[in-house]
Amino acid sequence: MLAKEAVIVRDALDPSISEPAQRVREALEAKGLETPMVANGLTDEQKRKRIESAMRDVMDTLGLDLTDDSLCDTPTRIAKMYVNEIFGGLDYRKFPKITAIENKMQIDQPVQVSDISLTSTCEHHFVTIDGTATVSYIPKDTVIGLSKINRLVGFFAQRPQVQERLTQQVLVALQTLTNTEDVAVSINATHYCVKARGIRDTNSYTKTSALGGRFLTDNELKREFFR
Ligand SMILES: Nc1nc2c(ncn2[C@@H]2O[C@H](COP(=O)(O)OP(=O)(O)OP(=O)(O)O)[C@@H](O)[C@H]2O)c(=O)[nH]1
Ligand SMILES: [Zn+2]
Repeated sequence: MLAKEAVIVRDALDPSISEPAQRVREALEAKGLETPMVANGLTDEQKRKRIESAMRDVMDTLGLDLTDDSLCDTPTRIAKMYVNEIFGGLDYRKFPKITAIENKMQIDQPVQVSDISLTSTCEHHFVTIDGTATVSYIPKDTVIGLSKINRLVGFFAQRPQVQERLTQQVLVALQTLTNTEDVAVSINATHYCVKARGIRDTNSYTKTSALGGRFLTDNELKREFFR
């Protein structure tokens, strides 16, 4: 078996990946925070075809009638949903367009976006993670468009995830894009692999956070963020 490094095909020179997306990917790789991925060279259309066929197998194996008019299109729907929607964040060509402006206003206080809706997918069971994210940063030389923070959370949420990695990925992405370490991210989420199966706990939820720069060292800032 080949070493993992040997089978990773880098598409570093792919011109369809924007420069900010490229920088974020490199930062995540450098920190060992990138989602484990192997570039297989498949187009989206080829991915949908393969997933559709695999889902047909799954449903057939479960004994479902694929000629039923309610079930017959499910493999196609799942293939579209995986590639175009809930796992679209595996493809850096879909990285959000980031609008940043020079910090002429000299803002030096935290800019916080609270309660960003977040749905993701647990990478252990492929079921839903449902929660909210709060993101704060202290601008240095650039100010980023507010909605771009929601979009960044959305991009990384649209991957098979563990909550801890998702939290860190948003932190590093925002640090890279705003050129400052002073970023804080927290996520509260319900995992349907805990709620709807397994232990079937319908009450518990999971809190994670990732702090950088002054959010780590300044207790007042930290307190303010978690309030
Ligand atoms: N740390 C972490 N664990 C997660 C996350 N999402 C799911 N898990 C856990 O992943 C673990 C997988 O454990 P396994 O024992 O391999 O799987 P399982 O037999 O289905 O486990 P149970 O859920 O306990 O039935 C479970 O404890 C899940 O709760 C996450 O975002 N972060
Ligand atoms: Zn799970």
